[in-house]
This record gives sequence, C-alpha cells and structure tokens, in this order.
Amino acid sequence: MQQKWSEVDEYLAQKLIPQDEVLEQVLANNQRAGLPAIDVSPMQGQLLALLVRMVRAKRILEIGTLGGYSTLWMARELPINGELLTLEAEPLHAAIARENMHLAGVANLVTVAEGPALQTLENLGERPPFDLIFIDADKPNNPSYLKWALHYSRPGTLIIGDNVVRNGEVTNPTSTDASVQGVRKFIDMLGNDPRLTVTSMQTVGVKGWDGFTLAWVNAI
Ligand SMILES: C[S@@+](CC[C@H](N)C(=O)[O-])C[C@H]1O[C@@H](n2cnc3c(N)ncnc32)[C@H](O)[C@@H]1O
Repeated sequence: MQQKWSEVDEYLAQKLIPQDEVLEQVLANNQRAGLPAIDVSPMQGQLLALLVRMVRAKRILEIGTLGGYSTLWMARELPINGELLTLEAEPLHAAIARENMHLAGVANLVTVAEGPALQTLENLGERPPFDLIFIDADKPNNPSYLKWALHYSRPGTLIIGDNVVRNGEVTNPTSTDASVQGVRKFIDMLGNDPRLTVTSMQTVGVKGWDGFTLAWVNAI
C-alpha cells in the first residue's frame, strides 16, 4: 500500500505542482550537506504556500528550519514588507538554510535564528503578533511551542503543527516515545482550548503516513 500511496502522491505532484528549479536546488544542497531528508513533501509545501496566501500572512514564525525547504515555500508568498522568522538549533542546518534563502532571493524576508527554539522564543520580547505559525521541530517540546505560539498570536492567527500521526502511534496512551507523548499532549491542548478551532489533515505519500493540525485562533 505504501508503494501505491507514494505513486499517487508523485503522480498528483507531477500533475499539479510546476517544476521548480530553485526548490529542487534547495533539496540538492541539503542532501549534499548531509542534512536528513525530513523536509515537508512538495504537496505539503504547496499546501503551506496556499495557507500563507489564504490568510494573507505578513508575519510568519516557523519552529524547525532544517535547510529551509518549507521556509522557502512560505516566504515566497510574503509581500515585500513581510517577514519570516525561522528557529533552528543546529548550526549546520541554520547555515545551509541561510545559503538557500540567498540562493532563492528571499534572504531579505527571512531571519534564521540559531539556537534552541524555546530559548529564542523566551527572548523575543514585545513584538507584533504572527499571522501564521508552523511548528515543525522536536516533538517532545510541542506543548511548550504551542504555549509560545499562542503568546505570539492574535485572533485570526493560523497555527499549523506537523508530524502528528507518528506512524499511528499517536493513539497509544502508553507509548514510551517522547515524541508521541509530546504530540499527544499537543493535541489535547489544541482540543481543550476554547480559543481555538482545530482540525487535522492526514497525508499519505512519498513521506509516508503523516498529518498536520490546523488551528485557527478565534480569541486570545
Ligand atoms: C523536521 S525538521 C524541519 C523541517 C523543515 N520545516 C522543512 O519541512 O523543510 C526539524 C528541525 O528542527 C530542528 N530542531 C530540533 N530541535 C530543535 C530545538 N529544540 N530548537 C530549534 N530547532 C530544533 C532540527 O535540527 C531540524 O532541523
């Protein structure tokens, strides 16, 4: 079945998503630098781009940069006075992401903040709220990332969480995997917060079985 999903995902991506040399170059640069191939898929990247477009985001926060593949999908949708702050703990990942943003011509819109995301978030201080927040770093910290995401949100902010399926283990309350437990707590927090309207979108494809949560902030 996995093979069929991948085949369908590739077929749809080929039919629906134009070839893009810059995005492909970013993936090639990441591979050459030895970064893990755990970026979003092209179909997920296009979904992020559409969401940025639909909410007319001007200010974006991304937690978990890797080489900046998802960053680029989103940054290209920003207006010229937009900003995307992306948080990355690994110096090599941050350096490659910066190079990729230069290559793609969006370096003026994107700031790659290097260091543990929680530390960066604690030190952001007073600033205008973000319009869209993409959480895609270490899953055990997802509950804390959600708290900070809400801190930097306004009514109308869209908060997206990646990798919420965990190969189906997300339904296992006794899992000893810290990522599963982090995602389970994250989902509980999303579901129990009356300020949020939330859904989840599962995806099957070249990256396996996975899913996003999409949370709309109704009130703060
Ligand atoms: C799944 S990858 C991000 C993929 C990227 N969003 C994309 O789709 O192209 C997760 C990234 O989060 C980073 N990361 C892990 N723990 C972190 C932390 N505590 N603070 C900041 N970044 C972290 C990892 O180094 C890795 O580059």
